[in-house]
Amino acid sequence: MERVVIVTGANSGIGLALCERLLTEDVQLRLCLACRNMQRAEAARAALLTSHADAHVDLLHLDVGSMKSVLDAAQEVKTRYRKVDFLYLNAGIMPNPQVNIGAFFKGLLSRNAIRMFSTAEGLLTQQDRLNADGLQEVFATNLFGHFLLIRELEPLLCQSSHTSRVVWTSSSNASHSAFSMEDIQHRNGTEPYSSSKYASDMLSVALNRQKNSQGLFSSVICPGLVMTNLTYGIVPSFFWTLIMPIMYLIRVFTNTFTISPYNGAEALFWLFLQKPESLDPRAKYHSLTSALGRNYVQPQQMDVDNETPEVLFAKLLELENFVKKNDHVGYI
Ligand SMILES: NC(=O)C1=CN([C@@H]2O[C@H](COP(=O)(O)OP(=O)(O)OC[C@H]3O[C@@H](n4cnc5c(N)ncnc54)[C@H](OP(=O)(O)O)[C@@H]3O)[C@@H](O)[C@H]2O)C=CC1
Ligand SMILES: CC(C)=CCC[C@@H](C)[C@H]1CC[C@H]2C3=C(CC[C@]12C)[C@@]1(C)CCC(=O)[C@@H](C)[C@@H]1CC3
Repeated sequence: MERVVIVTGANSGIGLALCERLLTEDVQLRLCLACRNMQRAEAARAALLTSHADAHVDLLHLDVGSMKSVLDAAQEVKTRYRKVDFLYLNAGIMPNPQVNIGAFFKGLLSRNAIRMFSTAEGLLTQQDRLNADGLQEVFATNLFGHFLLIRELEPLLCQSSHTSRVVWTSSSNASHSAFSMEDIQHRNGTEPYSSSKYASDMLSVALNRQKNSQGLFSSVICPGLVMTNLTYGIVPSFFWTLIMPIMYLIRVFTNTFTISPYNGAEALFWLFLQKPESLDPRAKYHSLTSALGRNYVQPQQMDVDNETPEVLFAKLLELENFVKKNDHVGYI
């Protein structure tokens, strides 16, 4: 039976590179590109079909930042497919990023320089805003929309007859200190991206605890630093081009500069090939590229305790109920 794979944010960057790699591995897949912009989705589909003419590539309209769109898309998935084998939760945003140049140069001269380059800890802030549902946009897009999607697709993901997988594209920028259980949407801080990625790490742990027995397995990856629309939003592309030789030099000290979307998708692709029972539910799987350009995957324990993931899960369920009850715009 053909495997059904859904990828959110599949029209560019790491998501699109993953799709290319999945089709190279198994052209029999039923691959569904879940995107908010159908013109970009069509272009991605056309590009994939150029190299894999016989592939089954479906398109699904999904804006993970809009709760109505998530509910509609989930309904559509349920009418199209009888099961979902892989759900890649890859769509993500980092709006209005600001680099703290002072902290960058200070970090450069410190013993933590390498860590700074792989996590950007203390370097980046963003300006978030409310979406049409009244939720913080970064939280809604990077985390909550994906949570709601999983919840709506549970009948297809949690089947005793077979195992299903969800895979989160998180980040090494996920940080415990940026997240507060009293402010899960990060309304009051300046690091909504770090906060949302840390929340996805915790949610994955909670999902494994609650759903493994029902055949659903969740994993988390970090693609490393990859040149995509997201990073071109942090500093312009000409700047990246200018410092590219330095980037390759930094790769000698940290293998987290994967740079190309193909390399960045390594851990996502690697997980596709693994048996879920062999994976560590508390590990983040990192895409890494050596100075000589060799790609590999390494697990790292996540900075997540035993109790907090369950608390977050309960809060997300509460918010889900609230959103569904108040399906008017701007009520939350
Ligand atoms: N690049 C990097 O260095 C790193 C990236 N990541 C993560 O990787 C993931 C992919 O990002 P990347 O490939 O780098 O960047 P891109 O901007 O190229 O890809 C992001 C994708 O998400 C889609 N997307 C954004 N918002 C929504 C939405 N509301 N609904 C549906 N789709 C949406 C974008 O669609 P559209 O084209 O319409 O904007 C795009 O297809 C993100 O989760 C990001 O946080 C993590 C660590 C490092
Ligand atoms: C101002 C100069 C000379 C250089 C600035 C370099 C930073 C822009 C750069 C250093 C580490 C990078 C980094 C990310 C963004 C760009 C940097 C801050 C990420 C935060 C991108 C998104 C992610 O999710 C992380 C894994 C990246 C970590 C490293």
